[in-house]
Amino acid sequence: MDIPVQIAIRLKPPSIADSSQCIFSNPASQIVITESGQTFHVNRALPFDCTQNHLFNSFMLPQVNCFLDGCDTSVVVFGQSKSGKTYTLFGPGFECIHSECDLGIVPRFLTEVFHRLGQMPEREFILNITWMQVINNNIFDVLGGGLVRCCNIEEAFQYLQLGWRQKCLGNYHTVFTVSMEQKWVGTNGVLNHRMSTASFCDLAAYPEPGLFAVESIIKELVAGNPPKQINYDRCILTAMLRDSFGGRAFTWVLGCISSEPEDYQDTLKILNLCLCCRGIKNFVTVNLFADNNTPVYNDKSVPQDNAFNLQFATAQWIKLVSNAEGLFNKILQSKSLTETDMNQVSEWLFLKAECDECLNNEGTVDNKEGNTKQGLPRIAEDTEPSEPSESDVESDSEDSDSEMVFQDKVEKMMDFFKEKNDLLFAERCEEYLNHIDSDDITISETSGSQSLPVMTSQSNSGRRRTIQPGESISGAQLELLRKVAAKAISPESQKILIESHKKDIDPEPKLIERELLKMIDSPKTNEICKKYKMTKEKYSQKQILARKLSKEISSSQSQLKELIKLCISKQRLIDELSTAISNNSRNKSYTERIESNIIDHDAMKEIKRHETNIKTFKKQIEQIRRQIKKDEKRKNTLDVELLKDKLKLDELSETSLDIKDKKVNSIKHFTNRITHLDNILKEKASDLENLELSREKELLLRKEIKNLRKTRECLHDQRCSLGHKRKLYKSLSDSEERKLLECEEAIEAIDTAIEYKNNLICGKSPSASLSDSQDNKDTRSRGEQMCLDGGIAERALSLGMTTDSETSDDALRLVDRMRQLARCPPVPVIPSQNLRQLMPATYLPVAKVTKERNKLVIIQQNKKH
Ligand SMILES: Nc1ncnc2c1ncn2[C@@H]1O[C@H](COP(=O)(O)OP(=O)(O)OP(=O)(O)O)[C@@H](O)[C@H]1O
Repeated sequence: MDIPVQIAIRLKPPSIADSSQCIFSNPASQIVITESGQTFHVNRALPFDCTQNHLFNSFMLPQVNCFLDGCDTSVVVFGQSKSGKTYTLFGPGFECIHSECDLGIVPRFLTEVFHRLGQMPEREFILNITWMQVINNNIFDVLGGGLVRCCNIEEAFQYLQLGWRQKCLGNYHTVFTVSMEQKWVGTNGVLNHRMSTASFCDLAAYPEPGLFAVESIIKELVAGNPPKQINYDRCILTAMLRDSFGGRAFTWVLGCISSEPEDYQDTLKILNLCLCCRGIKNFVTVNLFADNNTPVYNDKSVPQDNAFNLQFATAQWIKLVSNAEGLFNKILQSKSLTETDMNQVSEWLFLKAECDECLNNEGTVDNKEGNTKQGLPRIAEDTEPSEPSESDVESDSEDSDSEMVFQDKVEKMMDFFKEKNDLLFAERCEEYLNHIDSDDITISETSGSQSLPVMTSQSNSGRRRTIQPGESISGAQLELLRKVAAKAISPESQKILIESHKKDIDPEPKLIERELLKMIDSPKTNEICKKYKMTKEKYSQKQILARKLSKEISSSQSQLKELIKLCISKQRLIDELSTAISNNSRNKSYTERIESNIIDHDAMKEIKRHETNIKTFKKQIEQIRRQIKKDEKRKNTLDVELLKDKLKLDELSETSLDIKDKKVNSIKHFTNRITHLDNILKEKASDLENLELSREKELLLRKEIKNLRKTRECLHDQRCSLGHKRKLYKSLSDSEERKLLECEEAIEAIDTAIEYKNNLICGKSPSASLSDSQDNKDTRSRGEQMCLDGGIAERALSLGMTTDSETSDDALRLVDRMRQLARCPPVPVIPSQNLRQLMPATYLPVAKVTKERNKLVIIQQNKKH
């Protein structure tokens, strides 16, 4: 199961009671606050008055549970010099003068483990401890015996006291390890066989090179590099911490910091490093032996209590003997022994071969009978592929039926193992998660899809055959995703979503548009770009500086080498000269001595000169060394900064890429919209052109209507005067009668023409008003024609209608008379000026056409015509 590295921060009590503090911790909200207001959220924020007991109880008890269940655990302590790292892990010391209350994490852990094992008498265990120090990338075994076995807490404390006395003092890394193998028969009658390791690492303060290596591994892991791709073997320390960072241990990183203002910068550095570890996830799993979960039979020949010890002893013995065999073979090949010794060794080897033969035969018999093999089953290594042994191959060919039965059994066992393991993990995780911050990981109760490890034959990382995570997302991860998703949608977007759900419409386009516009408008984008540019510039400058520094360091180192060589040669010269002088004084007679004294005097002078030279060289060496140290320190800090900058750059480029993508999408969207609008604009422009043309036509029509009206008025006047005359004298002359008829005909035709033109102006179909009949068309054209040429009697007659309210007799009479008149055509009666008015206007009047709502308003500006 993936469990993130947990972080605890402990403040060291100030050296002077009332001294000012620059860092504070709030255990209630698990926050560490700096004087500048910077806050660091951690899993445990421990105050400076936190006791050793409180510290242990606050986060180490679940570690003990994990360890007893067969999981690897780890505590890694970071901190500047004298910040209380050793005090936290071990306490002030193990002499009688120290109180038990001051005991640190390691002795408390051992006490708790032995106490718990005492409460579980069914468990057989072998517990070993190691105590190593890493000094200049070399391992120093503090206890001197490698793995040291402890059967009880008293023995463990004796070793703690011994180690405390023997450990080297200085800025070194210390790794204390407790490894335990357990075996017990569960209530269900199956064997539980587990192995777990707890490591406690007291890291040296800066600028220890190993610490930089650890830091770079942490950063690589946080950057997302899989543990497989990380080179843990870059130094001893990183190899030792393989399981703690990116491995299989349940890790707590403990930052010991000082709250004093002079340590502020170092403290910030440690805090940031610890916080960085929060991004690492370790794959914590129960380490099982191959025989775990095998049913235990009652009819065992060997008593249960002794069986385990015997198995272990046999396995160790076989190892020892085969080691000795290798050695003896080497000795025989070197032929450095006497003949009798050689014979003895040969005899030993012969006996060993005989024993092997016997043991192998026994094994074959055992296999055939289906008994469990004697000896401790080994834990399969990841790197070793599980190839079938020769005996397996033989038995394969012997009986395929039994193989089937065996495979069935194996499958059943695997299922059983998986089930048990999942159950155990679920229990432990719940227990753990209840104990640690409920805010960190929450497992959804309803999801029920917790991703529990499943067994596979391939392994990712770790020492033993490993258990891999399932492919599904765990409940906790789902919960987190849900939280993130809920946070990612802005309240406005949520509103849109709700509204669209109500209206049952697709909210996506609206949402996208809103989010895009917001994003493009937001100054965040520009800010990111600026930040990116600045960081990149800084990054390249720092790179140049780092290169320069490494060049300087290498040149200083070569200078140093030369100086050291010079010093050595000078020293040799001095030694030679001194031996020559002493030889002189010993071997020569008095007179010779006096003579040679003068020479010796010169030699002495020479020696003195060389000695002063050496002194200056040494001074120079010291200076160069100091310079190199300084440069190295600067380079290291630069390297760290570079790494940070690189991470920052990656982060920024990721966000800017994201924004760029979104911008490109939005630009596409807008270009589409622009082309659409462009098309609409073109359509409108052509419409406008048409409109202008029709306006010109309209103006012409209006002019014509005006002229027609004037003509009509004239005709109307003439008709009125003629009508009046007829009423007065009861009759009219023929020419007058014809004129009257013509007037009426012309008026009617003009009316039709005006209506027609009006309809044209209003955009109605002219046929609408004229009923679109051929007759009406003729009437219109005739009316127009008559207006132009003064009217033709026959055409006027063909209209067959009058507008006055005269009797039909009058009409008949009129028709007769018109027939007569038609034979002799009349003289035009419409004044020529009026005729001209009927013609289209030769100039265009200026008029303003505006549109108000759905009406066209025409205002004539130039009234001249
Ligand atoms: N929380 C604490 N309460 C009481 N004393 C403390 C506390 N923390 C540290 N000290 C004391 O401060 C001194 C320095 O502590 P310690 O040696 O543990 O620091 P360190 O970080 O391990 O130093 P170095 O890096 O040099 O090994 C010790 O005398 C220790 O007893």
